Amino acid sequence: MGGATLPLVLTTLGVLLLYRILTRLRSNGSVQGLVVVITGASSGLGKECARVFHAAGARLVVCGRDAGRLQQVVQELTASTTATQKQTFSPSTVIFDLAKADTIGKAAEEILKCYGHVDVLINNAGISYRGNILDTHISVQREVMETNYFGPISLTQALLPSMVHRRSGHIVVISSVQGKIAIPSRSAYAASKHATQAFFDCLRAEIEQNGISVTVISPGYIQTDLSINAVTGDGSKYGIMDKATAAGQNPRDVAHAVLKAVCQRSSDVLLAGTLPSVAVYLRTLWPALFFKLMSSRARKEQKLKENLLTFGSRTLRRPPGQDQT
Ligand SMILES: NC(=O)C1=CN([C@@H]2O[C@H](COP(=O)(O)OP(=O)(O)OC[C@H]3O[C@@H](n4cnc5c(N)ncnc54)[C@H](OP(=O)(O)O)[C@@H]3O)[C@@H](O)[C@H]2O)C=CC1
Ligand SMILES: CCCCCCCCCCCCCCCC(=O)OCC(=O)COP(=O)(O)O
Repeated sequence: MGGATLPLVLTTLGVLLLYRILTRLRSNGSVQGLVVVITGASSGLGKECARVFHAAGARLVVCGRDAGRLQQVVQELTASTTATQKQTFSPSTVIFDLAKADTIGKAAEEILKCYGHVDVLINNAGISYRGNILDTHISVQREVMETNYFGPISLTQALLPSMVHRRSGHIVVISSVQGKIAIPSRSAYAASKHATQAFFDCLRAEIEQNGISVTVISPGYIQTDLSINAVTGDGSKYGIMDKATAAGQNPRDVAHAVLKAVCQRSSDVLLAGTLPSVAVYLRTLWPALFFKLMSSRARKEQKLKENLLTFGSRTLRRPPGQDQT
């Protein structure tokens, strides 16, 4: 038994290496001329995706809630010149709120009217949350779920029949490391991302036979306004740029990784540093240790919050009770 272990391990590693090489060699597609829909294109990662996919020659439909901000993105893109010789197209815009379920069907119709079909849907828009479950109103849990889960799945379901009809299409969703692990102070956000991962994993299995690919992308922290725009337990805006967010990945690098995942039709992509990646494996392989580490993290956060309330209230810009890191 002992003598067979080494050859077994080496063979497994060899097969894994071969698989990786073959995956890399797999024909690299292009998005030139493809109709690509991006939600949440008015800022952060969505805006960077718009820049990167536009430069790669995609015919964009950019979506968001704020017509003015989206128009700025369009102007910036049309004014930009690409270093490559690719033909570029002026983006279309569709304005709607993902948290308002009754507007999504109409938005999907508007999206389809732009070019008659969709090749790639990038479900990027989302909001985060900061708070303890004990202090969080249930309406906040619902609000985050509407934006991050029900909105994207409704849009996906509304656009799918046209993709199935053409036997062609690609659904992408920007989830998070927090779709794979749950950390304290993020119940609403982590739950919405776990639900997202599960829905799109089910969809991938069901829809492959119709010629449609599904890609779930799970980034770690990215330098965007996500923490500033996050909601707290009482529904107010968190309004703080967290250290972890400010020190996160460059959104442009993440957008290039999204383009690569689309071109390679990858199924599941984790875009995170060593610690979050280790945490993801630890959650599966040694859950008891992971849970202990998370409890300790929650206790530290609670202590920090109490200390801030006791000693630092004069330095706080926000009202006490809403500050968390
Ligand atoms: N930044 C990070 O550390 C990480 C982010 N992510 C994910 O990346 C995605 C993009 O977030 P990011 O760019 O970081 O954050 P931003 O806050 O910069 O951007 C969020 C985008 O989502 C849009 N949006 C928010 N709520 C709604 C809504 N109800 N209806 C329509 N659009 C809405 C916003 O549009 P509007 O102009 O209308 O507000 C905005 O364009 C999210 O899904 C997030 O979970 C994943 C991992 C890490
Ligand atoms: C025996 C060795 C143990 C080493 C494992 C230590 C586990 C450390 C925990 C690390 C937690 C990482 C959390 C990463 C969270 C993240 O990247 O989230 C991405 C986001 O979506 C950010 O959104 P947010 O609103 O939270 O800013």
